[in-house]
Amino acid sequence: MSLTELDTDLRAERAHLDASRAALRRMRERAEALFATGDKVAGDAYTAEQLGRHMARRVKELADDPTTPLFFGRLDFGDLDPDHAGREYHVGRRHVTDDLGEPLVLDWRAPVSRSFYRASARDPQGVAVRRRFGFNAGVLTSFEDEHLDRGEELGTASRILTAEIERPRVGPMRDIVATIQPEQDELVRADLADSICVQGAPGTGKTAVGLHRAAYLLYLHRERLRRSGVLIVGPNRAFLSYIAAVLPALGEVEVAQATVEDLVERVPVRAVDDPAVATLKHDVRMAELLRRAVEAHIGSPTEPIMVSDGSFRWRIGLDPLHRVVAETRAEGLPYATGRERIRARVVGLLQRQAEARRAESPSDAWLRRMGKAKPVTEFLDTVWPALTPDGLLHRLLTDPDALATAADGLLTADEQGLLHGRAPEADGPAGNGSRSVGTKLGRTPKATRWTAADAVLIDEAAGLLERPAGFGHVVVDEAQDLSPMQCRAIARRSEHGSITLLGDLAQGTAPWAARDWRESLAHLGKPDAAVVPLSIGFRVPAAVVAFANRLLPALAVDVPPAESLRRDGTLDVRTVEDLVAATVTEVRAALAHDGSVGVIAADDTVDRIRGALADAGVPTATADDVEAAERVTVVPATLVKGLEYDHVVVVEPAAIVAAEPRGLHRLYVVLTRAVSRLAVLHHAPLPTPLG
Ligand SMILES: Nc1ncnc2c1ncn2[C@@H]1O[C@H](COP(=O)(O)OP(=O)(O)OP(=O)(O)O)[C@@H](O)[C@H]1O
Repeated sequence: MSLTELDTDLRAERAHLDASRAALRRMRERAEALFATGDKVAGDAYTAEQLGRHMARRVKELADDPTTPLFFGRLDFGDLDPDHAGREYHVGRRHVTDDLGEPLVLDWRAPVSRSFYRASARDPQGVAVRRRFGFNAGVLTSFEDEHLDRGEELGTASRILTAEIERPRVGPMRDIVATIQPEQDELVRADLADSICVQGAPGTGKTAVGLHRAAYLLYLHRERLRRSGVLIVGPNRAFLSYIAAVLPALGEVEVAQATVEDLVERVPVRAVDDPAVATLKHDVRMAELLRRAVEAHIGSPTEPIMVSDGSFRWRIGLDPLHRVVAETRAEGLPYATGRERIRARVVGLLQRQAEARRAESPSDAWLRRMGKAKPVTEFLDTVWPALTPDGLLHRLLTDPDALATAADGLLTADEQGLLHGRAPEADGPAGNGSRSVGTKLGRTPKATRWTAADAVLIDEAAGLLERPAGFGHVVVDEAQDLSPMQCRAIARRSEHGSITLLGDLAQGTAPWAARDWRESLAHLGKPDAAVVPLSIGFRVPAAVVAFANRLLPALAVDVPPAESLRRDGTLDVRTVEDLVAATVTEVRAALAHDGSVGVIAADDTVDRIRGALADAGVPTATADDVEAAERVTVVPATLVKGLEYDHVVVVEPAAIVAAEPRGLHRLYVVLTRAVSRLAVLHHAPLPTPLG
């Protein structure tokens, strides 16, 4: 293409962008006008509210961000394509149509857009030319053509892709719609019915894939998923705020985001377990323990029920009562539903007697009265007493006999002791029955100070009593850190839906971290989900990957190593005398470059580093404040999972490793946060695999 042709083409594309922006503005104005008149046209208050909500969402969905391109690619179909012969389509973040309804921009999720991501010289899918656009601050600056019909294909050598990957990062995570890679696209466009597990090394785009899959599924199954909901589960608040802007930028404003702790928050968490106790409470055997504990409450009828009803007296004998309990038990319903089923069956038996005697059907009020009659509730309280989730756990933790019965053959005596706050004998002075850490048991569940692991158990108990409402699709990020009991909490919320599980076994830092995805998937209730690897790294430069990979053999996990797309970037590992002073100097030097700076240190040194930077006149932000004006963030090592910074300064790796049992895994996470430059400052010797 000659320079003038290029220029003409660029001008035409800019004109198309202007026309598309103007059309989007008109679409939004129409939606706003409808929103304003919605309550006048709607027949009743309910319809008005529904319509209002729909329109408000539509207006939000049509928002135009002038700094992000409305389209990023174009597909020119060849003359022989049966469906799109000779047509060209611009591919962008959402559909934009002109006043006649003709498409100006196609949503990236539309079926034809798929070829933008998947067509290749070998399989052009009818596409003659694929064009990618380069943008700078919302202005279209360049384009790049691949004549697939002539066998031309750039793949990862694309200049525009490289620029996008190497772009300095600032603020929250951005979408990757313009540059989704074929192996990622396959996962993004997987069917709603398919649960998948993605194992990928740091920076291979797992989070990006999960979020784009959510957006894709919402596009394809809008009504269904709007009713059931889509949930994103992430490891902590800092992570959730980091990813929070991605889906709204793709026009999806109604996706719930939560940590697992949020999901199971039925009781306030006000105490901390000893790691050994927490590990036991997260063990899958606790599910069976709780199931048995619930079942132990089901009793046998011991006497007939006699109910006085005006001049009548009804009697239900022991035999039918036994049958009622046995039948209900056999149905395997959640416990609370079972209790109501028993009540309904008993009332049914009373009703039959009443009908036989009076030759007419009793009223609903009569049925309700019988359901609440004292002899009926007393019977229920004997054979199927009402339970609360926290009450159930409280009893197990306060009553050694109840625990021993439920734990028979399941937990050892030492383990039962641990749950009661007694360390095993061999542990010396702590084994005197005193409880220095852990659940602070009060006389009642309300007066008890529960731990995070207790909250998971209480949620499990709640799930035995009543089924929670589930989501249509759940995306779980950093899933390697989920305990079996946490997996079950998610399983209860996705029983009738599908899941996307994202993680990296090498980054597992929790004591119960997964070692095999099959096990996690079984706990999640999706044992047959495919485990798919992602292997191309988009974040971490090759030199940094090579350094971090030295840790892999020591991490005892079987994962495919990543191959970095990034040949740029630097690694600087230095012994320093004064860690804090060296950190300040390093941060100052980093600020000479574009992009974000992340200082990562063992949790207990973070305050000191923040203070030193403040004294040196360098303002810093905290990890959960992604919109902060400060370019420097000081992050405790335990909070940095899933985040990334252009320039990362890692302070004293040995201290990060020493801080926790899976410290080497933590260090692997820490070393893989850098987008462009990694500086490792150490005073103590580097941990063995790195030294
Ligand atoms: N196809 C792509 N095009 C451009 N950038 C991409 C692409 N895929 C991923 N990235 C970028 O690479 C970085 C890493 O992606 P992401 O955070 O999703 O990786 P991850 O596998 O979840 O990493 P971690 O295991 O460290 O959490 C992000 O900045 C993301 O935007």
